Amino acid sequence: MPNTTGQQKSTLRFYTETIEVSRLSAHAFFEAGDESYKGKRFFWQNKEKTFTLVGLGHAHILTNELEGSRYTDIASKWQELCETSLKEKVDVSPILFGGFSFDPKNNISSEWDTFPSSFFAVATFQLVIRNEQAFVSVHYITDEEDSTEAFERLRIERDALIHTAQVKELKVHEKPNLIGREDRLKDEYLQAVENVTNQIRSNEVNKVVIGRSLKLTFDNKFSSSTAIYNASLEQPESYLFGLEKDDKIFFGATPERLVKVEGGQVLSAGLAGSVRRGKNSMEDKELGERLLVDRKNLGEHQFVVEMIRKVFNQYCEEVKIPSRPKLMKVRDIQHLFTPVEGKIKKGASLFEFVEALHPTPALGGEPREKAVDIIREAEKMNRGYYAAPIGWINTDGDGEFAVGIRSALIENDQAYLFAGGGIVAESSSLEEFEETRVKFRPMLRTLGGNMNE
Ligand SMILES: C=C(O[C@@H]1C=C(C(=O)O)C=C[C@H]1O)C(=O)O
Ligand SMILES: [Mg+2]
Repeated sequence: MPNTTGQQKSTLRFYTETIEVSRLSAHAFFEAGDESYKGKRFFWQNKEKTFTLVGLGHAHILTNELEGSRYTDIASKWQELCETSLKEKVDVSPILFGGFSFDPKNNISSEWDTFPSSFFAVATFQLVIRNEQAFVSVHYITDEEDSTEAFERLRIERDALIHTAQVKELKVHEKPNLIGREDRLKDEYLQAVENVTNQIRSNEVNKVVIGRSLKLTFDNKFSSSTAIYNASLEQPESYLFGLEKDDKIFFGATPERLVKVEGGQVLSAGLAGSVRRGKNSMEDKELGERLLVDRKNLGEHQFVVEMIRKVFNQYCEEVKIPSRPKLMKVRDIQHLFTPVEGKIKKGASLFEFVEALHPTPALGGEPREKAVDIIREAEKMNRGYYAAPIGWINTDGDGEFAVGIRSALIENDQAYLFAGGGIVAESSSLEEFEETRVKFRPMLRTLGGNMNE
């Protein structure tokens, strides 16, 4: 009988080998996994396009269905995996990639049912592209005594995947053919915004972010590669992410950083307050300048900055936060943006920041607990991984998480899109509805939707 109680010492061994490869496209490598690794892949590219990560296959999965303790659970399992089983010194760090759901207490049955509270994976084949240099690592995590043969098979497979990715001209991916579109729970959304506005006016809560969802139907199923590739063309100035789970992929092009940790430096950002882009550069500039002094939007923004400030004051030294937001302009929308920077205090870790920051009032509200309770009741849907942390960590504890907005969940010939906005005392339900329409655009365009609707 295996011993299931008590602390069992891990007998896992973590084998890894990295080679440098010339000319390797991240999209082509992801696509090379279409045949054998569908449902077990991930994709990440930072906003600056200086770091790209692709994972094919699962060498190891870390997952849980926990609520409050879900972050420390993943953090300690990852640390244990790194410390007790990673024997060799490596030049490219193995990376753990994944995400958390927005609200583990939401148990409304939905398209997200197969996504756990926390889901992370170490890829069997990991591609890292940094400063134009591409590295492919093989990871094999096992309790077998002798892994020589298995590892050799993986090397052969690695070479085949690289070859497929290199010889295949990166094909142009036609956008899928959209045949149906449904605004889900639209009346509930409008009602929720009005109710919440009243709750804010009577001082029950300061800010609550209310979201809604669109369901799209296509004439055929289409690949994750097509979705990610088209998002990269449509939304070049954002993070690009994709996380497959069985027959689904959650993907998106988000402008919002939750937190980045690199060699003791911590970065986050307040991003809240929005207006559409102008039809010409003059109108665009005017809209932006008005946004910078708009009371309602500055209010939405300030709750976010103050919350991040508190977290940084607790976990960081030398916290730097500009006194006024600037504009962040992405293709369809402009936002108020305040970068936040600090030096990590000894002992604080990336997952602690994720736990302390998620959700900021940009996606949850203020005060946080109360706002998340209201969202759970008022939205009548399950956000799943929308508006939640998605990202990676390496064996040194460096990594980055973005906020999974401007995103969609694809399942066969259907896609579920999500968007929301921060409700404050001055909000109006029709204007908020309009704001979510603009926020749907990146994914709608990526998926072949008609932008004039
Ligand atoms: C909630 C979303 O976006 C968030 C809400 C914003 C707002 O209300 O102004 C702006 C940026 C994001 O932090 C979304 O895109 O779905
Ligand atoms: Mg807003």
